[in-house]
Amino acid sequence: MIREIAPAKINLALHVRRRRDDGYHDIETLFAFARDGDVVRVAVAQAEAEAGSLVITGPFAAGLTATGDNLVARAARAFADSFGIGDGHAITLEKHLPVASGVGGGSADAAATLRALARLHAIPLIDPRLHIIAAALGADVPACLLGRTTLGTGKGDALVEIMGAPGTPLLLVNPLVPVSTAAVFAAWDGKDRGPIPDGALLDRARAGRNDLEPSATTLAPVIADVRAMLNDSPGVTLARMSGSGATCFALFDTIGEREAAAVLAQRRGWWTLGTSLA
Ligand SMILES: C[C@](O)(CO)[C@H](O)COP(=O)(O)OP(=O)(O)OC[C@H]1O[C@@H](n2ccc(N)nc2=O)[C@H](O)[C@@H]1O
Ligand SMILES: Nc1ncnc2c1ncn2[C@@H]1O[C@H](COP(=O)(O)OP(=O)(O)OP(=O)(O)O)[C@@H](O)[C@H]1O
Repeated sequence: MIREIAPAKINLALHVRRRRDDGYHDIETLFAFARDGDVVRVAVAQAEAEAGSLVITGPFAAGLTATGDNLVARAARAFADSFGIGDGHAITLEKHLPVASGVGGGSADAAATLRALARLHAIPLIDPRLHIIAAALGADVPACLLGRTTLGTGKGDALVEIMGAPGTPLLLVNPLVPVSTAAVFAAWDGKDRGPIPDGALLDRARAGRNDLEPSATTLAPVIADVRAMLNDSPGVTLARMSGSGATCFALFDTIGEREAAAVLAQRRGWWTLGTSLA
């Protein structure tokens, strides 16, 4: 059995540059990953009835169906087709990340499934077919497959690795309101506000923005409350919405300050994950 963490993805900055003719947007984003997330387990099925099975457990299992359109099942099918390996796997997904929340849960799960299957079949992670499968599954999946701090351009799938800030205390807060990525992009005002400046990662992040925050906040006004709470928390060095929301993240100087902010968020009934940058 192979176990892979599917770490939460955060967009330290996300600049939307242009609406394209194919319905997507050209973006510039600083991808970073948490040390925690969902967990995917893949094994060779021991019985015929187990082959191609997907079982979902964990605190957010109820928000998902273990059917063929789950991103884990789609990743496994695409892997089997591409590598000519039968779909004789039994997969479990432990769902810890809220669904449709801007931390790439489904993308992270799909990417972890590809990494697990590659390890099971001794396929090197640099095999270009894995990147091709990932890009076809979703704009965030290639970044999640790599799982490293990167600058993403194009749809977010053209990646250049950059120096991270591992160990930085990180808090994720989600007000448990799902937000549709397509709806948030569709509500973007179309104004290019310029690129992410150069520099060291956290300086770049602080000088940047999330251009999807205004449209996501219009669709889910509670995002403004989460941001205000995080902005006002002692020890915060950067607070911002991630991806298309509604999850917001904050970076802290110390773990104690992160934990104090988590308690305040939990009192308001919000989901939190206290972790650190990978
Ligand atoms: C918001 C981000 O999470 C930032 O990392 C990503 O850009 C979204 O990545 P994702 O969820 O993997 O996105 P996909 O599943 O490929 O696309 C969902 C929908 O979001 C919109 N979309 C997504 C990515 C992008 N660069 N431009 C877009 O306009 C499209 O309407 C698309 O139909
Ligand atoms: N394994 C999965 N985990 C989460 N969502 C999944 C999964 N498989 C399919 N989905 C579907 O994908 C959609 C997006 O969910 P996801 O949690 O990936 O969004 P997100 O965190 O906003 O992603 P992103 O940050 O990439 O925009 C949901 O509507 C959900 O039903």
